[in-house]
Amino acid sequence: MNTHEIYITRCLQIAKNGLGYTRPNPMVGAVITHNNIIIGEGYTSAYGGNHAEVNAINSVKDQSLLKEATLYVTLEPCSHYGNTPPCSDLIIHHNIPNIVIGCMDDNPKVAGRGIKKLLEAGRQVKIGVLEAECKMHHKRFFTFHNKKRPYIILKWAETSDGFIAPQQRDEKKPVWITNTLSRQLVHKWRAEEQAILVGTQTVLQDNPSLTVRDWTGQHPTRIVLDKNAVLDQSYHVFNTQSETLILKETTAKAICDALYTHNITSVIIEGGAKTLQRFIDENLWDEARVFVGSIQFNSGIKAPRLEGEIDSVTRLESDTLTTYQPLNNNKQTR
Ligand SMILES: NC(=O)C1=CN([C@@H]2O[C@H](COP(=O)(O)OP(=O)(O)OC[C@H]3O[C@@H](n4cnc5c(N)ncnc54)[C@H](OP(=O)(O)O)[C@@H]3O)[C@@H](O)[C@H]2O)C=CC1
Ligand SMILES: Nc1c(N[C@@H]2O[C@H](COP(=O)(O)O)[C@@H](O)[C@H]2O)[nH]c(=O)[nH]c1=O
Ligand SMILES: [Zn+2]
Repeated sequence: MNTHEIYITRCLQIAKNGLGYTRPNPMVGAVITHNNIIIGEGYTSAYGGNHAEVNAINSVKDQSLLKEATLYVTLEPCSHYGNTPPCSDLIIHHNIPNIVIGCMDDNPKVAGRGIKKLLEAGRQVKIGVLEAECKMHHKRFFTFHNKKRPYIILKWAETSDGFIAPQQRDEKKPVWITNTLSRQLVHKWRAEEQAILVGTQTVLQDNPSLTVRDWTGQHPTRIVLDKNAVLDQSYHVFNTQSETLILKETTAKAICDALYTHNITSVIIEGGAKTLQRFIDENLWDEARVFVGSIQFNSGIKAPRLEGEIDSVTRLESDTLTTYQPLNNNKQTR
């Protein structure tokens, strides 16, 4: 790793502190160095707060060093007035001479304009250090702007014989397949995404809360599909713990369009089988996280069928978690 890569890596590391808090804004990380020593660091504050560059600049004790400093940042500094003034103006104002950028911002409000401003002010700008890593880090943001839909994570739990629910149940609550460790991990994931979506039957049969309880963080916006308006307000998804959006759209594409209109940059889809299968069949997903528990149902609702490239396999005590990404070559499938 060269010097630039080391500091961009540090930017990526601290940027992750913003995960789940900055949405729908990207979680940016920034580091300021002087003579190869870090003199300031910052990451994007919770939505409506400071951008990473502002926090990094504010954290520098001896501000006179800024005129000889290098600012590292995962994403191109903004050039527009949003909740805060443009960061590119702030960098210029503080006379920071060198700027190293991980990747460019595809947001049409920025798209190269931040860099242009810096260059016009005579600053040295280097673009594309650990570009692939920075693009991956900002995957929700880039998917939203480039594909005009949220970043989509599919998640379900199936029995070792391939069912997501038993044929019959006595009560309106989930029949648990996975262990408490896996269930806690799911709550962490919920806190990381802007929205969580389930189908009508899942609300009717499970009466889920879809909140973050076994982890700290913000509840995602709950999205429930209810084409025929069969759900009444007594279901847990309509309690006051978090906001809930009801959609009547039926295709995955139409759902994505609606979520885009609502400025939702990422969604975790937690079932049921029909809903998940619709997103799989329309090729509208970015990651799938599938738990296989140790129990068997022998009959019931079959798990979705998915063809994907295996990303990782993790054991969580008695459960196995396999993550997939859409196929782009003919590697392993399930
Ligand atoms: N183990 C696990 O991880 C999970 C298990 N479950 C279990 O799954 C079961 C429910 O799954 P399933 O029966 O497949 O139902 P879903 O929860 O996927 O809901 C499907 C129903 O919603 C309606 N709907 C409206 N819009 C859509 C849409 N865009 N896509 C899909 N359906 C839509 C469908 O109507 P129409 O067909 O008329 O369009 C259908 O009646 C429950 O028993 C629950 O316990 C649920 C979540 C996770
Ligand atoms: N049964 C099952 C899952 N079910 C999912 O979790 C939802 C319940 O959410 P909540 O009410 O907030 O706890 C339920 O409706 C369904 O979407 N998830 C899993 O990780 N493992 C499991 O075994
Ligand atoms: Zn900014």
